[in-house]
Amino acid sequence: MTTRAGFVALIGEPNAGKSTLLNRMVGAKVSIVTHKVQTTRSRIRGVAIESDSQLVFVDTPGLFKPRRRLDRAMVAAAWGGASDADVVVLLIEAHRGLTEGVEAILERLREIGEGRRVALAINKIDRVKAETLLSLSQSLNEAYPFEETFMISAEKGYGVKELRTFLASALPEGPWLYPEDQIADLPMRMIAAEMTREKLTLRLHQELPYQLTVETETWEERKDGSARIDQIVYVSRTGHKGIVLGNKGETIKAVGQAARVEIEEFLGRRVHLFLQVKVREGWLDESERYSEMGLDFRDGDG
Ligand SMILES: Nc1nc2c(ncn2[C@@H]2O[C@H](COP(=O)(O)OP(=O)(O)OP(=O)(O)O)[C@@H](O)[C@H]2O)c(=O)[nH]1
Repeated sequence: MTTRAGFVALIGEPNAGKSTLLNRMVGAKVSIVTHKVQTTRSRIRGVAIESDSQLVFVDTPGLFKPRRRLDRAMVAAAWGGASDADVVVLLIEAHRGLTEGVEAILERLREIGEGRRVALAINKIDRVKAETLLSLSQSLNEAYPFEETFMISAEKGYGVKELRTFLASALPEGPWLYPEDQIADLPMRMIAAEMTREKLTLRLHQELPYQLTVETETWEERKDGSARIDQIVYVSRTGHKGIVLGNKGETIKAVGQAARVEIEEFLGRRVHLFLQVKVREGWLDESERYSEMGLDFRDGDG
């Protein structure tokens, strides 16, 4: 049996539908992992198995929507994801067409596209007429020599199978990058913890720059299909505990709610999230532990 495996980067303007498409493609057989295999610059967001191919999707966070202080570094890292990839898929919104933002992406693609397989996916086709699609496809293909063009609706699932099949065949031959049993729930716990940490830093970044870690302590599947997740927020000093809790626990409550919503969205089911704040000195050693496990959550944080 010939197996194939490799990295796929989904790029596109904010709102193009990258997450929706990723979730669709990653589908049932897959889990999300965040190991740092072979690619030094990008995080892994999901692994999909399609016949004998293993598709490893690399994250391109904040590609064109830089959010934090280190904007440039983040954008560079995101492009790093694209240039580490074996196959790049540019996702365009059908109803918006060839925007300035897309032009800028195409320009960058011309620099990094060489030697890589680049496909075009025109998304949200449910929002436009067939004629519009054809002329858009034509002008995009004149602007860049895409190997293939797919007309899809990530939300409704149209054309997604064809895209997946193409990706599976476009990856280089080789052994799978992840043994199947490694794509287990441990990374899920890590991701859930990272989501909480992100909400915390978004809220507190002025006061507590990166001095906290979050760990998922327990993850319990409930009979009603929901999950109970208990996490601990570790801070390095007693004084920080109060900041994380906020006045009457307001801050931690808001963070917990925001994180829960995101985790639910990610898992596609209900979640009961419980957060506790504890003081633990030497948190840096802990984040080293993450790196040891092949996780690097500090990307873009400086
Ligand atoms: N009508 C329609 N809407 C879609 C389709 N795919 C995605 N959307 C919607 O487009 C919006 C953006 O989708 P996301 O998947 O969050 O886009 P993204 O590219 O990950 O966005 P960023 O995280 O901002 O980079 C959401 O409201 C989706 O529901 C589609 O095929 N048709």
